Amino acid sequence: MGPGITLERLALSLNRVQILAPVSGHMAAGRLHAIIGPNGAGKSSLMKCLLGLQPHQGEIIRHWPGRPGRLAYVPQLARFEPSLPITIEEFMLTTLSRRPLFGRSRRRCRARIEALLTRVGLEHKLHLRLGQLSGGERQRLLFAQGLERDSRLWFLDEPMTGLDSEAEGLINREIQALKAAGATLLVIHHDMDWVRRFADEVWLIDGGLRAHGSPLQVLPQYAQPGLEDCA
Ligand SMILES: Nc1ncnc2c1ncn2[C@@H]1O[C@H](COP(=O)(O)OP(=O)(O)OP(=O)(O)O)[C@@H](O)[C@H]1O
Repeated sequence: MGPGITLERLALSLNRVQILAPVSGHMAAGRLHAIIGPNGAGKSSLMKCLLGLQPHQGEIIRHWPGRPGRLAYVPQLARFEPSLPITIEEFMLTTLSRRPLFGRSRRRCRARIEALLTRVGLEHKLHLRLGQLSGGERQRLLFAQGLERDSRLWFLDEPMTGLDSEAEGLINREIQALKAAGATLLVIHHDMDWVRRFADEVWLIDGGLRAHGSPLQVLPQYAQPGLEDCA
C-alpha cells in the first residue's frame, strides 16, 4: 500500500511571485489523485514541492504504512544529456536491485529488462542510447524504471502527453494495475474525460487550492467562467 500525504499550509513563492497560496488537505493512501487546473496554475510546482525538489513553506507529511517505500517520478519533460554513452539496457540495469555479474544472471536480467520494456512498448529500443529516444519514449522509459523499483508512490506529470494511442493504452493499463495494487498515484492531467473515468479524488489548483473532492464534485467547478472549460 502507498502512503497518505498531509499538506499543512504548503505555499510557494518564486522571485517574490506567489505561485501557490497556502494549500492544506490530505491525500488519501492507495488512491488516484488527479491534479487539474489551467496552464501556469502551479500544478507541476505543487508536485515538485511534494517530491522535495522545490523549497517551499509549510509542511508535507507522508504517512507510510510500515517502512517508507520507493517513489517514482515521471516529469512532464524528461531530459537526458544527449552525449551520454548509455544504452537503454544499461540504464535499466542500473535500476535493477540485483545486478548481473556473469552469464546466467546477466541473461536473467536481460529477460527482466525486456519484459519491463515490453510493458511500456519499448522492447525494440534496447540498444539505443538515452539521447536517441523521443520525448514520449523517455517518459515511457522512466515509467518502466518506476515499475522495476516497485514504487508505491507515483508522481506523474501529464503522463499521456506526447504518447501515441497504443502507448497511451499501455501506460493507462499500468496505472490501473498500480491503483488496484494499492499504490498512491498523483497524476497531473488535462484530459477531463480521463479524470472523470479514473480519478478517485480531484485537486483543482489555480494559484492555490480551488476545490478538492470526487470528480463529480469538482469537475463542474472547472467549467466556471475564468477557468478553462474542460468539464
Ligand atoms: N522562477 C520563477 N519565477 C517566477 N515564476 C515562475 C518561476 N518558475 C515558474 N514560474 C511560474 O509559476 C507558474 C506555475 O508553473 P507550473 O509549471 O507549476 O504550472 P502548471 O500548472 O504545471 O502549468 P502547465 O499546465 O502549463 O504545465 C507559472 O506561471 C510559471 O510561469
